[in-house]
Amino acid sequence: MNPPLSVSAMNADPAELQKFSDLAHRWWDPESEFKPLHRINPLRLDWIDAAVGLNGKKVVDIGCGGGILAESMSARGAQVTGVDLSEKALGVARLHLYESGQTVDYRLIAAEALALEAPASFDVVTCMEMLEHVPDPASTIQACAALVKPGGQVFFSTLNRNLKSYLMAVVGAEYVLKLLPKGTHEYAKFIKPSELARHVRNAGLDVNELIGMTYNPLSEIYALGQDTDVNYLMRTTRHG
Ligand SMILES: C[S@@+](CC[C@H](N)C(=O)[O-])C[C@H]1O[C@@H](n2cnc3c(N)ncnc32)[C@H](O)[C@@H]1O
Repeated sequence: MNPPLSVSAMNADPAELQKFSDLAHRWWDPESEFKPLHRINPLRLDWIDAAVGLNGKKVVDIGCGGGILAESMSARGAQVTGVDLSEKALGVARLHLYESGQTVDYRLIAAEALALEAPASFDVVTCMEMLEHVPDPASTIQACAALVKPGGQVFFSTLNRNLKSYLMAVVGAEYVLKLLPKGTHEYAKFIKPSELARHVRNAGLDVNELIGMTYNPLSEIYALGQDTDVNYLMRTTRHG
């Protein structure tokens, strides 16, 4: 039998996983470092639900962390699997199910390994705020494409790479507003929509929709719209 792969041999950055593991106990505190994820969740959840109709769908959430999106999709009637490589985040996610009463199958497995184990077996794949934390996003995108059934939809969200996103997502969010801990984001790992679209097409997915997400620091309101300069989301479909 082959020995299990070490995290560094997988498409994963141990320092990134450690960052999320160190904070994991605060995942469900809506005023913690995870406040932005709590605040954006209703927006992305409604957007995904409107596109696929989550009720009754088999969904896998790649890089699910403490389960904010995964649980909310379960609450909309989806049968959800959540995948992450941070054991601590998954521990917190599993514990939170006792509080919420939702059902999510949380698994410590790389997206690429799950794609080999269960190809074309999900109606919907979500991979949100995760690609900017992995060494090889194209490999994760390939895995997401392999996991979804033909005709099924894959949703991504990540950070654009330009001066404005550097100023807003790194300087503004981490240093000025202190919404996120310093070092949460590495500018070089940000992904332009054109780059994500290229990876998506190379993986056999069609781009259906690209939308932006903005944050107004004065009103503290997040909104979906046309401005993709900083945060954005992409909806894609696997060729039928
Ligand atoms: C910013 S959090 C986003 C969590 C969740 N997707 C959300 O949007 O609410 C990034 C997550 O990606 C996970 N992650 C980082 N590298 C990963 C990898 N190679 N495989 C799986 N998960 C990974 C981290 O452990 C963390 O839980």
